[in-house]
Amino acid sequence: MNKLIIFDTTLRDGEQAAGASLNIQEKLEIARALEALGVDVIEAGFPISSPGDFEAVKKIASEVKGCSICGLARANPKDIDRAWEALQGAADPRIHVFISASDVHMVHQLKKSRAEVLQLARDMVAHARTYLSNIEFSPMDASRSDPQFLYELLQAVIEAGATTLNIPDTVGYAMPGEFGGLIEGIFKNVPNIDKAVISVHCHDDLGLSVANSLEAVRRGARQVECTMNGIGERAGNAALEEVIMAIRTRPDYYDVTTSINSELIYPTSRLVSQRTGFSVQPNKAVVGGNAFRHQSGIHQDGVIKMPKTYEIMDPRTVGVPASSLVLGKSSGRHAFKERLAELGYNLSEADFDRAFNAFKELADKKKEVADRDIESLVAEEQRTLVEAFHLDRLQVTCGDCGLPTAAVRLIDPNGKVLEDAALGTGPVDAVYKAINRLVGVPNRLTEFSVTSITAGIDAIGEVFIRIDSEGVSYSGRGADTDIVVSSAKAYMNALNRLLAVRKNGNGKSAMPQDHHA
Ligand SMILES: CC(=O)SCCNC(=O)CCNC(=O)[C@H](O)C(C)(C)COP(=O)(O)OP(=O)(O)OC[C@H]1O[C@@H](n2cnc3c(N)ncnc32)[C@H](O)[C@@H]1OP(=O)(O)O
Ligand SMILES: CC(C)C(=O)C(=O)O
Repeated sequence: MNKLIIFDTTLRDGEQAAGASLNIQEKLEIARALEALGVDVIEAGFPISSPGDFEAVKKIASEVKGCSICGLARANPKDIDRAWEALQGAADPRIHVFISASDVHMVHQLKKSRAEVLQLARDMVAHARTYLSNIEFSPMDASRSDPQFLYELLQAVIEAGATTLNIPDTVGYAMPGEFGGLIEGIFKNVPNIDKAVISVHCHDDLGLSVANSLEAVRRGARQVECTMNGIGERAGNAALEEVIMAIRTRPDYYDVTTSINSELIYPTSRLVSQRTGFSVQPNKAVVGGNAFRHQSGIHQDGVIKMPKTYEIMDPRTVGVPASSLVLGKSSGRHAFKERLAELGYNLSEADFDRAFNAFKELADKKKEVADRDIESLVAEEQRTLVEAFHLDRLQVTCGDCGLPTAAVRLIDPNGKVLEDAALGTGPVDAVYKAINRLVGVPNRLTEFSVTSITAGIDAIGEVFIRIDSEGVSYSGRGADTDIVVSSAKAYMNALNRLLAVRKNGNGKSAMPQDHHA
């Protein structure tokens, strides 16, 4: 069987999803999880795009050694030099050079002729080749490019030293048969194609990214670029979990193997969801909350008699926990640790103690603590670890016969206690105003939503917010059984992110950006 290389771009294209910005620590954490998952290549970022991206690629390159680490670069020497600088220390560095190949991009965006693009691509791959031999080249918007020009371009960059040729369906325009045909055409018409691996990078604008990627694999592609949960620019990229499980579930159809440890798919999906703040829709294939839940009687009857009647995958193969332990206020440390492990967490002693205390507090309020509750409380504990200002106490008065009032107590970065109170149009407004009086960072609330983590009146309410300050957007999350407290925590989380970004100069160039919880 043939090896299919899994190139994960969660940290580059995935992070391009509007609102999905990650800080360096979060990127490193995700990179480690991807390494454990068994991906072959991690595209860790686009080093020239910002100091934060540069530092993240550098950190991942020096700490994650179990797979190749890749940095993206436009076809210009500055980008390539910067990528190479960031990749110092990587066990197996890769530079990914891209330039558009479609007429619409060349004429309107690059304002270059085909001949100029061809020359630039050749020269820039040759430039990268002076540093390293693991070079990927992407003719951006390949699926809308003239195939004859594409063949010529690919032949030229192979001659210049490219070892992986990545064919992007940049705007998610291709149909599966058509995209497969393009891959087949490349194999037939690029004379030196045997010197490179053909890769694909598909977007999901028409919901076809996974279908297109899989069709390309059938036609000979041996690298797929994908992201966890399918996150990415616009409608996203091909979802890693779907590509992997399609290949695993249908070996009769796909004659390839991968190095992915599928049992880590679910925990990795949860991690990416928590860190990006993008929840996974319940009906999402493979990792959605309903992906293995059978609701109707006839299906339940079938599954009880023989799971295969309605289950094409065993949930355990993707790491979906199937525990018989019911956690509640009488559960002890062992049961909690066991469930954390089933959910894919490996916490330090100190983190475990914090999580256990939070669990016990929650169990006092809630009869049964569900897996989603645990994920939410662990995320909440981890969020507070990196904060500058900490929410210590909160008291609110509200209703329809008085003025909504909030009193808050914060602990500042030097451990000093700060207290103040404010009136508002409602309890959340009053809380935010009281916090503003203490933190003093002007901003505008642009998004606010509350989601119940589980069913029931005692459920944890998770608040997601977005604030805007000086043209930059920061998101925050907070979870508690009291939604006013969740709202305060979410606001503190967003403010702490804003302060951290300003302190570390971790923002992205001068572009309007999102920074996520
Ligand atoms: C399909 C993809 O996902 S591609 C990756 C997309 N990712 C990103 O854009 C990351 C975030 N981007 C950024 O931070 C910024 O856009 C930067 C730092 C990369 C560049 O910023 P700026 O230098 O201000 O340029 P800006 O983004 O406005 O315009 C892009 C420029 O790059 C050029 N360009 C775009 N792609 C390429 C390429 N592959 N090779 C060479 N030049 C390119 C454009 O023609 C334009 O050049 P111009 O200024 O001469 O018109
Ligand atoms: C850089 C390239 C591969 C890309 O992200 C795209 O074309 O979508």
